[in-house]
Amino acid sequence: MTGRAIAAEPIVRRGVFRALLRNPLTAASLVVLALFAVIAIIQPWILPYPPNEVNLRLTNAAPFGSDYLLGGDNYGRDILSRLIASTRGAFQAAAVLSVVAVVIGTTAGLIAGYYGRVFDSVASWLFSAIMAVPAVIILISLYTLLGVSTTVAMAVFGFLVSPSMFWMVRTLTRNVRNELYVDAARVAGLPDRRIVGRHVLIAIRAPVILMIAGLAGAGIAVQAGLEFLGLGQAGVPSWGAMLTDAFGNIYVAPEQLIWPAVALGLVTSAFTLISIGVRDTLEGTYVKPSTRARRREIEALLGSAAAERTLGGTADAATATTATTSTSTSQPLLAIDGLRVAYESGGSLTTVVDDVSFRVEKGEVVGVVGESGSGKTQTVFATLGLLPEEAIVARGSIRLDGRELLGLPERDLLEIRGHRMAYVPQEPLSNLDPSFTVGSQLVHGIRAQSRATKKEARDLALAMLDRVGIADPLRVYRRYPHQISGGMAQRVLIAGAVACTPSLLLADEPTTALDVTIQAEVLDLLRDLQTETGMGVLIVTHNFGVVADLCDRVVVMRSGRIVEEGRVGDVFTRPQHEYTRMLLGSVLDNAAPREASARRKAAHA
Ligand SMILES: Nc1ncnc2c1ncn2[C@@H]1O[C@H](COP(=O)(O)OP(=O)(O)OP(=O)(O)O)[C@@H](O)[C@H]1O
Repeated sequence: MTGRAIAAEPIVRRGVFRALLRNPLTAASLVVLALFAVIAIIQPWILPYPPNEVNLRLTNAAPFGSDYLLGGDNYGRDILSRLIASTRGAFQAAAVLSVVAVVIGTTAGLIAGYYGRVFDSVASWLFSAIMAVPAVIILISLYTLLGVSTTVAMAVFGFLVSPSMFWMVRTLTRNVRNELYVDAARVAGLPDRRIVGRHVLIAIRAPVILMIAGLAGAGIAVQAGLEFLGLGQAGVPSWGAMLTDAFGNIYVAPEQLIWPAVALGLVTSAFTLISIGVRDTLEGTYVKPSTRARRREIEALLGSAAAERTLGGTADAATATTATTSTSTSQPLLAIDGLRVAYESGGSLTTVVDDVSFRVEKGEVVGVVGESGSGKTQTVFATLGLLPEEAIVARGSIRLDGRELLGLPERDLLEIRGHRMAYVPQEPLSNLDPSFTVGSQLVHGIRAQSRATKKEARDLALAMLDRVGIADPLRVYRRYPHQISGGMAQRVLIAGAVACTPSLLLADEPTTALDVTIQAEVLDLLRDLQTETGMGVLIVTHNFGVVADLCDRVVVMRSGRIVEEGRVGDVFTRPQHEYTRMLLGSVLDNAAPREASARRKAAHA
């Protein structure tokens, strides 16, 4: 089965509702909410007794032992009937509050965030003023002084809490407004109405939904709280008023507290869980299931060996299943055998790395080339043990100096990463933390990998900055990432990667984000460092020029599989696969493949 054969459907297209049903918690919450919503609608027809009807004979009657199924309250009214009759009021409160807050807050937030200018200033000022108003005190005054209905009170409360929605939507919209695809939509001539509806609103919908559900739950809780304080409408049953009655009766019939509390707890937590589920589904967030559930899932998809490997089972198991695929007699630095990485979505699998096997010998530079999405980065991340949690390492083995890496606990991987193998990423500036100086990040990395004191780590960091060709190491050491150029940032990352003399360096398109002249300098630097230290290098690139310049051997990947592998000279002069020929045909310059140096040959020996 290949990635092409198993086309996984995106979760959003399958529908949010189906995704919610797959998660037991959100499915249960949906059932609870649906049940209460149905009860709210049909309650006039299913009430066993009128909710305010008094039967003194059944005052404080015990549950399940009289005409009243859940017992009678201290006035002799049927608790079940009052519980059912309160449902409509609770849902009304939730709906009114969230609709008012969403309509006011979202509309104003979208306009202020998208257009800015005067509307933004005025709206920000107004919503700040509304925020300063003590909402609960206003509500209490409305009830006591004006005797308004719960619906009006909730509408006022919705208005008073709308600033929280306004600020969130405004901030999110301002961020999205600056995205390149929004600029592109403007350039394409789309009217603002369409841009806001199609691009902005879609991008910010997940947190908005989360807040709506939060508001709905808050509406129910606030209404119950006010009723609990005795501020509700007399004669209209509510869960809050039931709690007040039960509280006054706590020494006589404490069980009367249970029913309204359970109803309130169930509905408010169902709103919260569903909103989290919707957010996760819309954003494609991976919700980590328990290890046992994940094991069952993977076993169902692939069988038990993959579950062992993915969830950190014994490394021996992984080695045993794949040892037979190893053909090399000497111990290579890195040996990847039959690696298969897949992602599950909705019960189907997408294989992104399929049966990948290759070696990196000590002191050797191996390039992995291929089009975008061919699985290069996934192979590197599998080696580093940095695949996302949802990834399934379905089969295979990755050994560093003979030690199996797949299935190693994170503690052991931490000792290997940075120390035995290091990584140089593609986007230098996004891989440096903007909150810390270059120096403190280097020192932190060095100290995590060695027993160096702070001073030793500082000296080593400065020496490494000097070694990677930074003219004024101390100045760069003290700078923040935004104060240095992309090329300098890549040098800093290379300095950090090689500081602890790893035996294997994994570089994922280390020059792609840099301009052409800097690319050449960074490649020179990598070549020099490799020659000096004798480390093995696995370099991912789109560019056959980089391969010609730097590598001894090349692995060509397409759609998750290796289509060709060989010494650079051979692949350049006699490419076997049509796809390799096509890639070579797209190389603009005529860079000659590098001949292996005598030193490298010595290192192999
Ligand atoms: N978390 C994920 N869930 C599902 N699929 C993923 C995930 N991460 C990566 N993929 C898929 O794995 C495939 C291989 O991705 P990979 O990043 O390895 O490609 P690549 O060859 O490095 O491409 P590029 O050169 O563009 O970085 C892609 O089709 C990608 O969509």
